[in-house]
Amino acid sequence: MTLQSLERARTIERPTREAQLQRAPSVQHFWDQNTRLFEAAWAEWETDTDRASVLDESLFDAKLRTAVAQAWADPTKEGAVKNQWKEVFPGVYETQFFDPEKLIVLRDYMAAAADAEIPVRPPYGISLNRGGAMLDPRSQGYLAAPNFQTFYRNLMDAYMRPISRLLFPDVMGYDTQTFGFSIQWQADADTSLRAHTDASSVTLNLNLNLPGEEFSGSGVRFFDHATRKIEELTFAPGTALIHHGSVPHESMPITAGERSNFVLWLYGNHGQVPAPGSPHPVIDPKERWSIPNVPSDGFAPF
Ligand SMILES: O=C(O)CCC(=O)C(=O)O
Ligand SMILES: [Fe+2]
Repeated sequence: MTLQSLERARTIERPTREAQLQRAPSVQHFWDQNTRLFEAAWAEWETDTDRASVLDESLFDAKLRTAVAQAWADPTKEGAVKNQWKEVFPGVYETQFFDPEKLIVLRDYMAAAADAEIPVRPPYGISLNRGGAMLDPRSQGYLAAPNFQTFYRNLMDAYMRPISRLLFPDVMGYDTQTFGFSIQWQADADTSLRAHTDASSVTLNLNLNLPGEEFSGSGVRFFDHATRKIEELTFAPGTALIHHGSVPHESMPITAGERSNFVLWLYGNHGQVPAPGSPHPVIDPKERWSIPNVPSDGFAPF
């Protein structure tokens, strides 16, 4: 009798962290060989654990959700979505994105997924992060649970892309491809990330901390080329920051507690991003509130 996928995925021999960090060919091979097995395992895990429909739009802040739904129904109403974002640093906008009281549902789901013992690939590209996972299907070892994928796709297509186009009109056309990962900063594990830019057109950084789940340090410091201004921004539970990938930023050391975030990217086919300072095209709201009919190009920046 053949073992079920979940059982096989759980018992398969995994590459070491060292081999993963070195991007050893054997590691590429491991993920490539087992993509179908792990996808089947995630599907099995979700049915077994009755997690088929816990993640839905009720996780989003009610005001944002209502405004987004109205903009989809009538794109000329998109101003209400824009008004919910505040520019907190040149080119960096903030809003309450998730309902802090509902976040427990997503955190429980992510914790259960981490306990599923199905191999997932951590984001070792820029953040070398132990607690994190790749979220987009283009990434090897991604979190392939079907319910999570439906939630993620909706977050990217219904929320992130039109919001990005609204706040940063120059990204239009450089936003067909999605990418994402989760990160966890912990005082005694991965604590910080040196200054960098993201290879994205736009980055949406969503905080998943629960009310009362406090941490010290761990602000994100932003650098503005034009004014030479530097400022450290901090996350409250369920808040989001959105910015061009080209805005330099740095994760400051966490000194106590934990911080969990989703980091989501949009970019164009084959990683194209808008040229800095490129003119802002005038876009019909109807165009903004649409989903490009472009397949994934499979390219993953890391
Ligand atoms: O610490 C953060 O939330 C930012 C992380 C970040 O910039 C990245 O992963 O590219
Ligand atoms: Fe970044």
